[in-house]
Amino acid sequence: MERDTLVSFEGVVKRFGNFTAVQRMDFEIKKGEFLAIMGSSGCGKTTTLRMLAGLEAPTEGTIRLSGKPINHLPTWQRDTPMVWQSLALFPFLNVRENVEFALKMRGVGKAERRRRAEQWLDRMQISEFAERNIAQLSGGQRQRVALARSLVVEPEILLLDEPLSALDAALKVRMQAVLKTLQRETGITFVYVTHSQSEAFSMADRVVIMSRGVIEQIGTPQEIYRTPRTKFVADFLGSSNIFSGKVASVSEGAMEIDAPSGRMRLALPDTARRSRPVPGSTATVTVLDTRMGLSVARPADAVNVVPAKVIGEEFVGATATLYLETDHGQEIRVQMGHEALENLPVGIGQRLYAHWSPADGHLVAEV
Ligand SMILES: Nc1ncnc2c1ncn2[C@@H]1O[C@H](COP(=O)(O)OP(=O)(O)OP(=O)(O)O)[C@@H](O)[C@H]1O
Repeated sequence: MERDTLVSFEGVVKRFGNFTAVQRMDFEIKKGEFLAIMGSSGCGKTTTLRMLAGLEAPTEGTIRLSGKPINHLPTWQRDTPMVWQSLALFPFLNVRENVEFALKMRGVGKAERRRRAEQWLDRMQISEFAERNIAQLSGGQRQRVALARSLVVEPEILLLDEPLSALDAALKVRMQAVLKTLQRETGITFVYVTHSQSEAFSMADRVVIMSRGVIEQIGTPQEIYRTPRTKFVADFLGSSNIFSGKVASVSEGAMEIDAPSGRMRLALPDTARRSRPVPGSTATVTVLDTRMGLSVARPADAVNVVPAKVIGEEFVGATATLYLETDHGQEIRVQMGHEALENLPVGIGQRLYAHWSPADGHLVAEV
């Protein structure tokens, strides 16, 4: 275990009857980091968080907090408060009383409770609602109360389960900024469960991508975005073109694969030089849609070129996304700025060549 590790999952498995919700998880959470756990519905995110909170016990393995096993430590003896989407604020207490609650439970005196609660109400910009009932607050205000209530005890770690999912889009973005700033300023470790890529990638220092109870990849948002470890991750993020097929031949700098869209000659990315794909195995190369080029004439190089025709376009702000399709039905997506589009005929049905530089192809480790 490294020195800056706060939490470690060691071979953790969680079964409900015959169903395995979490399969052998091994990972560490560093002190002071903002870690997001992301994945589609039912992949085991909440179960992982609940095990950390002490609301579920692992079936196998060990969870350690600051080096000590906490598998069987009851929730109330852990320093791991949790914030949910439903918030679980007490409706019979006003805002200040909600924030003071955990301090009261810990036997903090009245004056000190009040002082610390005021500090957090002020920090979360909800002082003016201190006397209000919870029912009289907006969704965003409740969210701030829930955060103040959890943070007032200055925990070492805060667990958040889809805390923003009930808010509207604009408020979500505002609260993301609030959360990120809070985390930086307090240095408290945040573990944040979400199915939203934009939330995970905009706030987290590292992201865990889960699928069916298994960790597919852990890394910084940039690492995951640029170098997805598995085809699942590339697919899930949706920002890469994926070329996958059986390897027909491998030479010094290139390989030929038989993809559903026909035989393709792809440059071997640098990362593949050491462990080359083997003929007969399946290989997958991903290329970010922002790194794809388009041209009317076939580029001189015979590698990384895919003829396709335009089937649609989409404009969002200064960016255009072009959708193309090969004769065999493989979809290709290219994102570019408006200037790059100016000299390119992109009417529906237009035939173009999609291409990319060898440095922009990424060979995924697992298919
Ligand atoms: N108490 C339980 N009993 C039986 N099965 C459960 C229980 N809790 C969770 N599961 C199952 O375990 C799997 C993982 O659930 P979990 O809530 O961790 O998923 P999730 O990734 O958080 O999904 P969502 O985004 O929908 O909340 C699901 O298939 C769920 O039905």
